[in-house]
Amino acid sequence: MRVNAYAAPAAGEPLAPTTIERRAVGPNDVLIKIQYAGICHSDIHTVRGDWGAQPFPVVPGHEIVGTVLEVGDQVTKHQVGTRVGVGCLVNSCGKCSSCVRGDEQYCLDGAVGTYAAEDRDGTFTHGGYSTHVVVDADFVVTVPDGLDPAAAAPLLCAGITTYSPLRHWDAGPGTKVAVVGLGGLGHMAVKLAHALGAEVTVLSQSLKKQEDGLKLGADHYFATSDPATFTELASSFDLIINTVSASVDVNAYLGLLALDGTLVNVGAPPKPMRVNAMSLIGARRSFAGSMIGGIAQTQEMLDFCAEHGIVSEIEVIAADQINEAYERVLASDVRYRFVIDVSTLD
Ligand SMILES: NC(=O)c1ccc[n+]([C@@H]2O[C@H](COP(=O)([O-])OP(=O)(O)OC[C@H]3O[C@@H](n4cnc5c(N)ncnc54)[C@H](O)[C@@H]3O)[C@@H](O)[C@H]2O)c1
Ligand SMILES: [Zn+2]
Repeated sequence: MRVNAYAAPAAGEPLAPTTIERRAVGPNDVLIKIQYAGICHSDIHTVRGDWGAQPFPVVPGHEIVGTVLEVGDQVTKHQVGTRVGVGCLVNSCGKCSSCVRGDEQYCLDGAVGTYAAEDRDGTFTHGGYSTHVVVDADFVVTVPDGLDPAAAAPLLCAGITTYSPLRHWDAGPGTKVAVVGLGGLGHMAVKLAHALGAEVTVLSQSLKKQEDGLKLGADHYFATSDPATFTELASSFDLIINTVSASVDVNAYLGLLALDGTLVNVGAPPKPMRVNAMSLIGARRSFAGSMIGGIAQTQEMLDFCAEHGIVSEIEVIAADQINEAYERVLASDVRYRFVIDVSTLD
């Protein structure tokens, strides 16, 4: 099936309209008519070549919401007409210790990304900046009816990427959580940590988005451009989620952790960051990373969001505004996620 899409033809080149082939619906597949696709900073890192060579042309998009058009004859989990989502993963081996425990994103045989990845049948995957996608039913989640479909799209990456570490490191009543960077991931981290009951502090470059941050659920808001922030908040957090897309001074943030605290990097900057052992050993601190979340946890997160009325703050754009949106994300000019109205690709 040939469908319309927006693709980056080569590293650093603007995205342009094209058509791509989608596979025939197999016995365990779901054909989805895509309605909305969020723009994640990872899309930009990928097409700009920040993370190395890619199998161009690349059709990005791993925050996908749509409706089921067709299901394979072995599919029982999804029905035609229901609203579904696809995040960053479309396949994994299903057998390794990570897959068996529901951490498909850490598949030891290599989880298959939603785009720019070689699938287990040898073809390359294409993401959500396109009108349709065919995905194995096991990697398709249900988007609860109560969630606005456009504003729910970013939950499929920004939502789960922040929910997963908040749960893993037990954010909740009595814990102090700081979120570094108030972009797509950051604003979801604030909403989710607040809903989980934690005391939430935003650490942003300036105070420009302070009013927003407090409305999103933060209890406190500090500017990291002010050196006093780092003395005032020294040794105070149980958990810090760093969502910044560029390298930061990790040691400065480690100094803000309390005894046994953990700094989790979800931001994926292209350049290495230096960690001073002294930043860790003085208070038994940990520096960790976390990548999206498994399929079951993604469904749990969507259900949690429906229960708590949580969606992303979005600006809906037409497909021909994607390149402009990328520039605005790079300039930190987005509140707080661009979402493509995929019907503009029909
Ligand atoms: N770990 C994962 O599974 C995972 C999943 C999705 C995204 N990511 C990564 O997370 C990062 C953030 O993604 P996003 O979509 O939220 O991006 P975004 O652009 O929406 O947000 C990034 C935030 O970082 C801030 N920022 C940028 N440069 C900065 C600097 N030098 N100092 C301080 N703050 C700075 C921006 O102002 C913005 O608020 C990206 O690197 C992305 O690739 C990781
Ligand atoms: Zn993403």
